Amino acid sequence: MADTTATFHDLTGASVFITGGGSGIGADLTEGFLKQGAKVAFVQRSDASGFAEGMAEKHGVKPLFIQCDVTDIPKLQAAIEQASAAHGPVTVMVNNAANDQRHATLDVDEAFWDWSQDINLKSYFFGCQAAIRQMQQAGHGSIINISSISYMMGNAGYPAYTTANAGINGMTRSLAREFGPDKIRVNALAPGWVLTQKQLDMWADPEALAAHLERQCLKEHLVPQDMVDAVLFLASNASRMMTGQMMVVDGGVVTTG
Ligand SMILES: NC(=O)C1=CN([C@@H]2O[C@H](COP(=O)(O)OP(=O)(O)OC[C@H]3O[C@@H](n4cnc5c(N)ncnc54)[C@H](O)[C@@H]3O)[C@@H](O)[C@H]2O)C=CC1
Ligand SMILES: O=C(O)C(=O)C[C@H](O)C(=O)CO
Repeated sequence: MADTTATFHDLTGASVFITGGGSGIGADLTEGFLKQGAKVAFVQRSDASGFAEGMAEKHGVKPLFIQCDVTDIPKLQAAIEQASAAHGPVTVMVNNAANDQRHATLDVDEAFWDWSQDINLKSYFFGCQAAIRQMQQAGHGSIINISSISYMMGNAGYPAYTTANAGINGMTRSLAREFGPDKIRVNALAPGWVLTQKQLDMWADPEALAAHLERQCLKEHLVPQDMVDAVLFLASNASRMMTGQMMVVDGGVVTTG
C-alpha cells in the first residue's frame, strides 16, 4: 500500500487523528503516518480491527481504532478525547470520512440532504472543533480537510456532495483565520479522481475513465499514495507558513468546462 519516499521528521511521535482511516484513501493515510513514526488514532463506522492488527504486524505499532459513526457528534468528540488520552493532545487532524453516493437533484428529499451534509460537512466542522481544543493545549496543530475537485468540475450527479465539498473550502478558510494566532493551521486537500477499489467497483467504467483522463494534463490515473504525500506535507512543518489553502492534487484537470 502506502510507499512514500519523503520523511518528515517532525511527524515522529505526533498524535494524529484520522476519520475513515481503515479503508479507501484513509487506510493509506493511516499507514503513511505510521511509517513516519506517528501515533495514529482513527475512527470508522464499520469494524476495522482486522486492518489495525494488520498494520501492527507490518509496522510493529498498532494504530488505535475506535469504532464510531462520525455523524454521531458526541461519539466523535469522545473518540478525539480517547485518542488524546492515549497519545497526547491531537496535533494532526485529518477529516477524511465522506460519502459520494450518486443522486439526482429531483430525487433528493430532506432526509437525504441532511444525511449527506451530516457526513460530508457537519462531521468535518465538529471534528475540527474538537481537535482545535486539543491543539490549543499543545500550542500548535495542523488540520487537513479532505474535499474534492467535484464541485470545481461542475459535475452533475451528486449535488449534495459537491455542495458540502465547496462548504469545506469556506469553512477551512474561516477556521484558518480564527485559529492562526494559536499556531493552528487549517488547509483543505481536493483530490481528483483517485482509483480506490470502491471507485473501480462503483463508478469507474472505461468510458468515464477515458473522459476523465482527457481532462487531466497528466495522462495517468491518481492512486491513494498521491494523497498520502500531499497530506503528510500539509501535516508537517514543511508547510509551516501555509494555511487557509485548498491544495488540488488532480493531475491537472481542466475545471472550467
Ligand atoms: N476516491 C476519490 O476519487 C475521491 C475521494 N475524495 C475524498 O477523499 C476522501 C476519502 O475518499 P475515499 O477513500 O474514496 O472514500 P471511501 O468511501 O472509500 O472511504 C471513506 C471512509 O470513511 C468511512 N466512513 C464513511 N461514512 C462514515 C461514517 N458515517 N462514520 C465513520 N466513518 C465513515 C468509511 O468507512 C471509509 O473508511 C473523502 O473525503 C472523499 O470525499 C475526493 C475526491 C475524489
Ligand atoms: O468522489 C469524488 O469526489 C470524485 O470521484 C471526484 C472525481 O473527480 C469524479 O467524480 C470524477 O468523475
